[in-house]
Amino acid sequence: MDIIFIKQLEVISSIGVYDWEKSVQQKLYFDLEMAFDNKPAASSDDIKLALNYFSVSEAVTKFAQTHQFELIETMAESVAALIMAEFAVPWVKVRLHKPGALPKAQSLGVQIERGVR
Ligand SMILES: Nc1nc2c(c(=O)[nH]1)N=C([C@H](O)[C@@H](O)CO)CN2
Repeated sequence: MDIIFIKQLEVISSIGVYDWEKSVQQKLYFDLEMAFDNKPAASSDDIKLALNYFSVSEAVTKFAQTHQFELIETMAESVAALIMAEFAVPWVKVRLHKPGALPKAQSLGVQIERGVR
């Protein structure tokens, strides 16, 4: 399988465990890796046969902007499920950064892999 990746997709979302976080918007960054067979798209030069990274980024952005979770684990899991269901992706790696969460750390986050590569 080939890989389509999207790095550092910035999304503003309402996410967090603490009360003060429920009424603010915080920055998240998604790194996404998606298994996909690129050969049909490459041999035909046809976007309809490709995993359209623009459509994926739009779907992830819209989802994260319109859903509120406490844990970044829940957001990562939900985004992985969304990508696999909507884009026929058999395997996905989601690395989710919440850069503002720890003032003394540059960033932190979770990384999950779902599906079969
Ligand atoms: N494993 C996790 N730990 C923590 C999370 C989380 O989502 N997963 N979230 C918080 C708070 O929301 C924090 O980000 C506020 O700065 C704490 N620990």
